[in-house]
Amino acid sequence: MRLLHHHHLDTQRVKSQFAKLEKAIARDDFKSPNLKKLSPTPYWRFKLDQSNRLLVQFARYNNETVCLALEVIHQHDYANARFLRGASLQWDQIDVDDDASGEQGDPGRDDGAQTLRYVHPVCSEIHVLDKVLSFDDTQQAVFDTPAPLVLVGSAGSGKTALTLEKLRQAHGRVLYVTQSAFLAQSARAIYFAHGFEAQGQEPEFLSYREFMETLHVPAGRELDFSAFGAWFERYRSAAKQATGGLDAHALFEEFRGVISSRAEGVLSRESYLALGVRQSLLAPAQRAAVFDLFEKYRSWLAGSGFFDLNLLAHDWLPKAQPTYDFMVVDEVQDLTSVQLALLLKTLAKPGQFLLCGDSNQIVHPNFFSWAAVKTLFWQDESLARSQTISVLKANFRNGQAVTHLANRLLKIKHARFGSIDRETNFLVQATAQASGTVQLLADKEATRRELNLKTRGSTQFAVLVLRDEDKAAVRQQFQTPLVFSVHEAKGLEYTNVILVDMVSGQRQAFAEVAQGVQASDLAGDTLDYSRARDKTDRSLELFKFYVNALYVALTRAVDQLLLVESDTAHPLLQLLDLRTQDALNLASTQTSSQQEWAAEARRLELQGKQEQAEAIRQTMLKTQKPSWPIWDEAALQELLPKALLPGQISNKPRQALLDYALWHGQSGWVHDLVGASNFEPAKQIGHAIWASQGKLPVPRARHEGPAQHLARLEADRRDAWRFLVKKAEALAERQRQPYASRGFKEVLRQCDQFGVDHRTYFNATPLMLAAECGNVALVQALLERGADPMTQDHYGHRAWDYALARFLDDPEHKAHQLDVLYPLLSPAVMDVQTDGKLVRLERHQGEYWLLTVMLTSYKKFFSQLLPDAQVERNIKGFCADHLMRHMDRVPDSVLPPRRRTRTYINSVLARAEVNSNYQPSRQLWLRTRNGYYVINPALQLRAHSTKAWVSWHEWLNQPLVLAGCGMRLKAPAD
Ligand SMILES: Nc1ncnc2c1ncn2[C@@H]1O[C@H](COP(=O)(O)OP(=O)(O)OP(=O)(O)O)[C@@H](O)[C@H]1O
Repeated sequence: MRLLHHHHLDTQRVKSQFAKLEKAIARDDFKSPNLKKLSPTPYWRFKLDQSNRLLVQFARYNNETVCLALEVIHQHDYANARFLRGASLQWDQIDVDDDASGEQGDPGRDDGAQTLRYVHPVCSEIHVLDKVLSFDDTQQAVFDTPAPLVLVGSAGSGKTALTLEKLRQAHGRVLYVTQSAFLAQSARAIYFAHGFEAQGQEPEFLSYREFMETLHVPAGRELDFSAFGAWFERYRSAAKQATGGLDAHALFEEFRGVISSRAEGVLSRESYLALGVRQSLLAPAQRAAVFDLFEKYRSWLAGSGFFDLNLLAHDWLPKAQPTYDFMVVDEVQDLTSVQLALLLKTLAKPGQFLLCGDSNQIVHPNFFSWAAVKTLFWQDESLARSQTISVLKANFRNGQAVTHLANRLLKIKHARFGSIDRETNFLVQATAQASGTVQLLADKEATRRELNLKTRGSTQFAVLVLRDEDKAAVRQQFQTPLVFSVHEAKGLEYTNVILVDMVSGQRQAFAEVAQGVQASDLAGDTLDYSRARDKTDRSLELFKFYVNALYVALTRAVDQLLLVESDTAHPLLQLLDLRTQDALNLASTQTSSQQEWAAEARRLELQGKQEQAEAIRQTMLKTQKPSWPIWDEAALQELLPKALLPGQISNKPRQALLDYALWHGQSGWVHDLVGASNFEPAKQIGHAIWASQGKLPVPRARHEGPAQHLARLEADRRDAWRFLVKKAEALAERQRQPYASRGFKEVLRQCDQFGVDHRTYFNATPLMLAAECGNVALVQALLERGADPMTQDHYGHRAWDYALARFLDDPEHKAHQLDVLYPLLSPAVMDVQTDGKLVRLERHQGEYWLLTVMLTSYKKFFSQLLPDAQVERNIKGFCADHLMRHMDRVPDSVLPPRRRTRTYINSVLARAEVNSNYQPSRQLWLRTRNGYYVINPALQLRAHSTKAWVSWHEWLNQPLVLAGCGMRLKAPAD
């Protein structure tokens, strides 16, 4: 069997043992090196010698099984193995039966073996991101080339994968930035996959807007095309006359991509009028009117509540400071020159960048060209000389049929408009073994009906249309919730894709694209470099959106592409060599389970596709309202007057309030109950609270000496405290019981009936309760069903806060499973705003841990239902000792030992303090006195970059916390 080894595999200390093992594997001998499966993980291990092991995995490629050597495990230290992080294995048991023949299994029949899309014929090195990758020669060459680097690659050529692997090699503060927040988020997930830990670097993953926010958070909302379109409506007829029919899309492109795109500044009227013919969408005669409109646009913008990210880049240039040691700009074709200039200005050392993109995928209005990108750093001659442009031509995503069609479209584009530039003048090479299919269907009522029936229930089929405004019509006949415009579909991939009237819906524009092109022009397997003949021809810029949109749309299909067109004889479809099929060639009706739909909704939500996720919930996951009361804030506010009404006959509302108080650990409600009524259970608890605080008078008995009296006082306090804990625990146990149990069928049944994130009695979701119980199996089952770990209760707490709060408050809770839950539930980043800037805290930073502990602990901050030492300390702010409680119990994978030391924690507390001079200045908390901190009063948080900022007071529901702890918020005048 062939042995491939991980790029980071370090066999230095076991050289000879490894060489011996290699020989054994080569002769398919798995027995003598004692191969053993580490169920339930997909990994296996070989014995290298008495105390060292090799962690491996098996994979299939074509008809071959290959062995992937991932990591050497020294001295049986499985618990700290990168690939096993978070696995629930009995570490000390793994090697116990080493000498017995044991359960060895057959690697050739390994069910967990993954399938590789490509394996280099000779090179045995592999890279592990989210998947195992074997680089082809071009990828390897790029991997070995130092920065600066410009990487051009077609859709699915592995640009993102390769740039992330390169990013891992860099040192210091490193940035991955791209236009789309989703892409940045998924790049982060790929980067940190399989427990990867960055050594010697601080990586940040930001969308372009988030990057701008790190310089300064702009006021208002980002202008999108629909807001621009609404503004344009006012001038539609004037614009039409003056510009010869330019539509809103083209005008947006002219504003952004021409008038305001340059790094040197927004064009003046004179310089705009003086542009050459191929530098603008408009003929010189029409430009004066467009510039008038641009000025109107700018003055409208000032008072509109919107900001234009591109115009803002000019204003933010002076704010940019040398910050990053290395930077990757992905999908660079979506950025204008000034945006790119702003990014590059934040490099600490010029030239430490990797830019990558594909100009065939431009579907956002701009005038991108690789030449313009180059001129940004061409100004520096030495840099210019060292500049290389690398091209990736292989496609690792699409089946052969789709790649063939995509290439045919590129040939048409080339024949019609000439080469865009030298860099993008190539066809794509398919690496996929699968052939895949492409079908053209006439758009008939019966076809749509059949197609709809067969695909509407499946998560594997997506319907794509050209523009947002086309979605409504398509939804009339296609009931799948997976309907996307091309803009939305960018970056997605589906096994099967249906394009509806993509070409016929824009008959005229696509006829222009096909104009003058003959089938004979499309022969050959290469593109020769040629410029358009007519230098005044701006048609590429005008029709670029259509042809690129079609290219993006069809390359979303991994396997099967279906084009439904009313004009099947359209010249472009003819040129694409598509012949109409008589009947739909699709096997039986495809359906996905509720679970698959729930998971798809979650996936889309993560990608910012809220609309489609919501549509899935409404159409596919119809759920009922739970039959029990849910004590959220609204219900509590309704309950309070009833429970605290002095003459209230029923004890029911009082009991409900008492339970609420015990569950949330808020003593104020208990005192309120005691003050309002004679409700015995509340009185007992109130009494115990005072007794536990030593606030009840306990007169000295006649026979008692002072020491005896003190001892009795102490014993009484302890008894009172035990009583409180018992009461609270009894209630909590009842609530948690179904979520703590291994048999959780009933919980899953309720999820089917009420939705996976339904609210339980105290307004927690099942995921929150499973996390609180450390029930990993249930957490995993809920996540598989699409449970959202970011859902908050009415104190701003998420599932991770539930797990952490229990860990911190209940040292008896040994099965907390924090190490397994951490990667599953804790938010990958925390977005915080201080001093007008976005501070993004990444999970591995010390600040992330401390701020999370503060946010998690705040609900019980002033509660007397906690040991009194804690209360006394906290009243002045979060005490450093309190923040460090149980540090010795925190698992290494959550916080490495070096980050758990008192010195380190104190240094983090000091550096992120409001008045610290440390750079980057994070200003997360304020020191109130020596060793005491409060959250920076001006700090704001947001759940996601699409969500609004809220102050931390609102996030944690401070008024309710204070009310529940018997405190009242001080009026500013107090
Ligand atoms: N050498 C390789 N072998 C196998 N699969 C690969 C290889 N390189 C990349 N891939 C896979 O191909 C797919 C496409 O890669 P990636 O998303 O990085 O491409 P891209 O060029 O960024 O695509 P797009 O521009 O369409 O977003 C991914 O699933 C990736 O894991």
